[in-house]
Amino acid sequence: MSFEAETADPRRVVVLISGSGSNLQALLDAQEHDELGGDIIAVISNKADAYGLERAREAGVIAEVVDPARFRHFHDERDRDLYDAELIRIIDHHQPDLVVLAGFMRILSKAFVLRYHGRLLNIHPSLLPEYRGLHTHQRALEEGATLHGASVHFVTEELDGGPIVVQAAVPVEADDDESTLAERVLTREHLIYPMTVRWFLDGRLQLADKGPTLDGHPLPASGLRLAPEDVSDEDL
Ligand SMILES: Nc1nc2c(c(=O)[nH]1)N[C@@H](CN(C=O)c1ccc(C(=O)N[C@@H](CCC(=O)O)C(=O)O)cc1)CN2
Ligand SMILES: NCC(=O)N[C@@H]1O[C@H](COP(=O)([O-])[O-])[C@@H](O)[C@H]1O
Repeated sequence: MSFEAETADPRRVVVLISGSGSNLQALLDAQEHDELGGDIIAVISNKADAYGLERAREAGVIAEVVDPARFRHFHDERDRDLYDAELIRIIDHHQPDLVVLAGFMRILSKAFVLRYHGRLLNIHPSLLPEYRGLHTHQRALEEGATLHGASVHFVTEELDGGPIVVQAAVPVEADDDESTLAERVLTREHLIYPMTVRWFLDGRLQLADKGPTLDGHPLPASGLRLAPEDVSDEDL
């Protein structure tokens, strides 16, 4: 590693959460083992009771809440824009190189996604473009899906429609319920998200005009696909 690389300031990450924060924990654990490629500077939640805030505090990371109730007037889109403007103000205070959505359950405004274009990632619990939106495991079970999984993508205004970077597939077992399927998907999320964040912070992953590139090579439209056999439960 060059002198500059060794002395360069670590890349800065802000993570947005709404709930448990298990993906945040996977990122914190990667950082702890010097495997993230940067530092999580702050964790911001729209929910004051998000357990992920406790995970952040335990790790000595700034934990902040931006409560939507402060911006609830009478016009949904205006409220959303006002909320996102405050979110931007707080995020920018931390001067992030990357903003990571980790179980963040709010649809972001056009202004927000444009401001962080190309440095805003999300992990979604389905093999996009299947099952965009909410309740993905329930929908997969109801439709008799035999393959399910998770996707990491750059975030754009189109909900869960941004360019896909990597996907991890898991089999749907005959006796699965929403909980068992969610757990199987989550274990893969905890592997692919730190890996993808590291690629970005190392400068290997970029969002070019024509889509994501890894080491300068364009990725397939559905991203890099990790099949079930690529990551078995025994590996976890
Ligand atoms: N503009 C974008 N915003 C967000 C994206 C995106 O791709 N573009 N990804 C989502 C993450 N997400 C699924 O991965 C998701 C989050 C929230 C919702 C949603 O319907 N939220 C409702 C509120 C739901 C609730 O409070 O329980 C809403 O915001 O009205 C769908 C998908 C993050 N944002
Ligand atoms: N639309 C966003 C979404 O559904 N995200 C999903 O929330 C779950 C809990 O995440 P967490 O344990 O990291 O809080 C995860 O499965 C994540 O993919």
